[in-house]
Amino acid sequence: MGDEDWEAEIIKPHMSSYVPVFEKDRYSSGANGDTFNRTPASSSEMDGGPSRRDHFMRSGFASGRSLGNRDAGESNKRENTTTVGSFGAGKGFGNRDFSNKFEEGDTSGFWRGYQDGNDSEAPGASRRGGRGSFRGCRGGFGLGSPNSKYEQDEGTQRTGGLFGSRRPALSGAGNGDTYQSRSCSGSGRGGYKGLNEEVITDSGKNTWKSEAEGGEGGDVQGPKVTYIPPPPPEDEDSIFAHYQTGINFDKYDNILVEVSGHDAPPAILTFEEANLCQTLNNNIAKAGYTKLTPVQKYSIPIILAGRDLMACAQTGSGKTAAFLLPILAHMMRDGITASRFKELQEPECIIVAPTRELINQIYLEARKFSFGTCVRAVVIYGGTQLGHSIRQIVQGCNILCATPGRLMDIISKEKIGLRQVKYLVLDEADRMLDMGFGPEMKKLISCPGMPSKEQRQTLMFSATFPEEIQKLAGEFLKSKYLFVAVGQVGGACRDVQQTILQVGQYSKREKLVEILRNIGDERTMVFVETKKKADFIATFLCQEKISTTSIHGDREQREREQALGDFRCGKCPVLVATSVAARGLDIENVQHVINFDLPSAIDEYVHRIGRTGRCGNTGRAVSFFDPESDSHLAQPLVKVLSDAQQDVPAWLEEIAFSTYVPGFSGSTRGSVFASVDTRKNYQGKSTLNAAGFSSSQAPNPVDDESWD
Ligand SMILES: Nc1ncnc2c1ncn2[C@@H]1O[C@H](COP(=O)(O)OP(=O)(O)OP(=O)(O)O)[C@@H](O)[C@H]1O
Repeated sequence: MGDEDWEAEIIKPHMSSYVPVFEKDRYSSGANGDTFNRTPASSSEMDGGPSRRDHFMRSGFASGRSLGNRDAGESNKRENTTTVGSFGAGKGFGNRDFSNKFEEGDTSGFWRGYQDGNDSEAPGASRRGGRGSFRGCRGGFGLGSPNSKYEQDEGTQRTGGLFGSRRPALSGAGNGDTYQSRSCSGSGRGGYKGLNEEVITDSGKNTWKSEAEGGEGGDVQGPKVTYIPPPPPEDEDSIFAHYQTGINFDKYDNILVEVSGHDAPPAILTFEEANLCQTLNNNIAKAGYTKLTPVQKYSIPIILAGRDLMACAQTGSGKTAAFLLPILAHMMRDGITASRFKELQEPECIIVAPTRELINQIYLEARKFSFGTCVRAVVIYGGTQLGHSIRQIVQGCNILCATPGRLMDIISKEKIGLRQVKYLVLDEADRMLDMGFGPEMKKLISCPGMPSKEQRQTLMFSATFPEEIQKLAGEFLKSKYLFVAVGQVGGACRDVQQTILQVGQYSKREKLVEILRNIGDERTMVFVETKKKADFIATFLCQEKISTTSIHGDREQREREQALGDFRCGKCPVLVATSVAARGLDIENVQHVINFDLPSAIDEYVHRIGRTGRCGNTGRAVSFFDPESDSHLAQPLVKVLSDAQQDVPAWLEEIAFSTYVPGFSGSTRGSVFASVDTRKNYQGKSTLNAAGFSSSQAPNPVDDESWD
């Protein structure tokens, strides 16, 4: 069967009418008490005792046997739920038929075709490349016209044209509830769309008129982007809703922290020491924060002291509050002009992040911590109606949370002035500075009105900071910036139990289904490499009666948000995602991450598995390693696993050894995991544990740099 036939199959709206019966007990038993954060001293476990991997095997996770209960599972308990927002309601596939066709597809080379991924969302060079098929014209949603003067903006806000367009006419009413994101072929999309959606460059030239956001140029044709995201919650309970810290939260204190740069202020140990205003303290308490995480202990005083900062700390360890709280404290202290309607708003703080969902999450955090103050946070991102963004801004804007493309659109429309910017925050900073977003960030800092780096405070946060990105960051930061490294820069969160399984390309789906059935309805993110494959696997899982939704860059923003909402609330316990969901997303109760495809770069792996095991909670990550395609990752994977004190399979070590690259020190795209600040010329450097005490066990950078 050729590709087109497969497309024809996939575009049919698929109904997941049944919820599968899961085998919860086989996987979840005994998991919670397990402490993943073990030191090498517990080598008895590694040497002779039951290894974590053994535990996985015993629990059925990694077993080679077939699905014993599969039939029973399918015939039992069928609940009539649909995966709204993903696969929608309507007609179903003829199940067996469909399944068989997928099998044929495998052998006919279709499956392999997915690997080539001209729709890849993988980072690095592989993100680039032409995009041709599967772009059709969009049906349009007809939400009605915006009722303000900004309607005019929408008249020229289009998707398509230069970049092609995203949706097939057969979307009809386009209610976002049908799973049709890869439908009829249409105009090709020539430009590069960055991994995380927001930036389009056309033949290497950057442009703000991204497809995702709707270019405003009169020459750009295509349907309007009319999506208006739902307003954020207003009630206090929802604003302050949070999940509990986990059993390993207190163990954060044992992580070594290294601060480098001149005259670093001392860490604080408690929120009280930060001396924040009463309203902020109230909000912190309402958010359920009683104790600082290490990155907060160090970053808050540094930011309060007005210093520039590059901070690197493990996934899920509270970096967002680490920058929001001191910025808000400064704003409260300095007094800001209360928000009021103005055509040109001049925010004091701009926060940028690589994905729409992440920036929205940061906005909700900013809104939470600024509750009851006169600070107004606004969020703008692509895939939504431009007029809506403008309407949000003109009502007042002190903190602007934005994705890069939409930010530049708004600046070019002179709705945002930069003269008052005192704080510029790059979350997921390594991503914001890499070749996808770096040029846009450079343009941002050279925009008219943007205070020079000497006049603003620039803050960068991430869990990974490759060396070459640290060097680029120098352009944005004052030369005397401080660098905080909590634990190993680029290291994986130790609360995530990592398992690597050797699975060939053609066995992956079977293995996935086996694992998901064992997992039961615990929340699981399944990462795949391409958007096409995300659709394919999500459809396949629904067809297997596993309630699944998906998120990737070819889905409408409305659909993306719906998918995330369905996953968050547990309606769809499985979310198939591309790397667009790899960074930053903080979703309660994600217990598992499955790398159906490994990413091409190890830092992406670290971010992906960091969607679980957050804030002291434990989580599990299983990765399918296909020696055919993933051998280049063996070496960095072995390093990440051993740094996080995880079991390293012997076969992986063998592959790493056989693909040994002299001089390798941690990454796959020429970058290296810096163990510390890569500046050569700073003087002050202290290594402390997160409780703020000097440690004689400073990690030796040489160890990391001489991994070979
Ligand atoms: N001091 C604290 N006490 C309790 N919970 C906290 C604290 N700090 C942060 N959290 C919570 O921990 C979770 C993870 O925080 P956050 O999303 O900021 O992590 P992160 O370090 O930015 O992760 P990532 O690297 O994945 O972006 C959030 O739910 C946040 O509300």
